[in-house]
Amino acid sequence: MRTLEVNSSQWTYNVYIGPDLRFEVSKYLPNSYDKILIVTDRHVEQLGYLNEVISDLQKHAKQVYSFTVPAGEESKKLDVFEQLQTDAIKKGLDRKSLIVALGGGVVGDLTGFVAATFMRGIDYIQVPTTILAHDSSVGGKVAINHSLGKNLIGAFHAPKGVIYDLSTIKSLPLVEKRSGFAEVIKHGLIADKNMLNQLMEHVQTLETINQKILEDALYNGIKIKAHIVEQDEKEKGIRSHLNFGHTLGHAIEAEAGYGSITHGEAVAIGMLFALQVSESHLSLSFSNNRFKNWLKQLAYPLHMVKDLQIESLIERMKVDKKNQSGQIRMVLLKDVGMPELYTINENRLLSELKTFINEVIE
Ligand SMILES: NC(=O)c1ccc[n+]([C@@H]2O[C@H](COP(=O)([O-])OP(=O)(O)OC[C@H]3O[C@@H](n4cnc5c(N)ncnc54)[C@H](O)[C@@H]3O)[C@@H](O)[C@H]2O)c1
Ligand SMILES: O=C(O)C(=O)C[C@@H](O)[C@H](O)[C@H](O)COP(=O)(O)O
Ligand SMILES: [Zn+2]
Repeated sequence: MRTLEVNSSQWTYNVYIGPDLRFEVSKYLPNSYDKILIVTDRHVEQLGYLNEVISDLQKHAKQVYSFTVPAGEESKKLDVFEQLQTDAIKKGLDRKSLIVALGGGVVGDLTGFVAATFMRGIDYIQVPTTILAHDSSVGGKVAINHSLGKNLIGAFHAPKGVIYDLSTIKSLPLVEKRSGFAEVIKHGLIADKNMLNQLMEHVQTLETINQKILEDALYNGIKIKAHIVEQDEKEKGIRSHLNFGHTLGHAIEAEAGYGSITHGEAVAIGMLFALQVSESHLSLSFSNNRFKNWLKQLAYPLHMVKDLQIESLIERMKVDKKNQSGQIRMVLLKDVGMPELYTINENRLLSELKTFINEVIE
């Protein structure tokens, strides 16, 4: 097992990364709790992970409850949030209770936002079960979606701990491996050229990805993320670099309809676009063509963006949280490992997007 420490303005917490940790979550709790509410989704429950965590936590707390939401992005919305708050009130949770987010980024973001707002904020821990959640479980960004845009209703609320059981990711379907791997690639692009090169050289397919390569990449990705959020927890500056690929990515998710493309697949398309804009605006020297072919080989659905309206995507990008004074700001790369937040004129963005959709994506 490997451990990383993350300093937040609220408290310092540990990220534990290793096999079979779901059987011993109670060992890693930072405090004792009388009441614990575990939130998970239907798939994770069906895989048996919920019962395994309940059995362990019952050794620790007098009352252990659970609440299961439907699987998928559709659960990151206001009415599911309200159902959870109602359930927490009815079960008598108080400021000394703990909420556990057992699942992927959807459960993590939703549960974290419930914990951030229930009685003005109570403790929660993340027990991530997806590749993607190596990113979402760290850093305290919690949120639900609005029909007008991704994660528009949320908070910064650090978890009390992250217990990442690497054995759980073995049951992920291919599409979810692909989704999570996009955030791994992102961490390489924004912070670690060597990591990116290793991945491009050794990962030719996600079906049979080498577990050791994947686990090392997840550990490195968490280290990169932790290092950034420790310096800029509330995204006043460099934390925006973690949003590389998300300006177009989030627009695609909202425009296509939440859940019709995975978060990571949309971000992969967004990263390819951001690399194109980086070439034209910051003279980035990087083989976009090789990168694009690698994404195609890994079966990222690049072509899906052709079915979306360019003007609607631009409108979506206008509600991105990075924008200032009505100007769209995108994270670009001067080089691999050298990100920069860049204001981009709407007309130039429109022309870049037309080139991207009509010429770059074949
Ligand atoms: N807060 C952050 O910093 C941050 C960072 C990145 C992404 N996100 C958010 O995370 C969300 C995406 O997270 P996700 O990709 O984990 O999606 P998800 O939580 O919907 O999980 C994907 C699917 O995999 C299933 N699943 C989960 N664990 C499984 C397992 N071990 N085996 C088999 N199936 C399993 C789920 O039931 C779901 O159907 C998006 O909403 C995105 O905006 C947040
Ligand atoms: O942690 C961050 O900061 C990120 O930007 C990580 C992203 O991968 C993640 O998708 C995040 O939820 C996006 O945040 P948002 O502020 O653009 O909604
Ligand atoms: Zn993301």
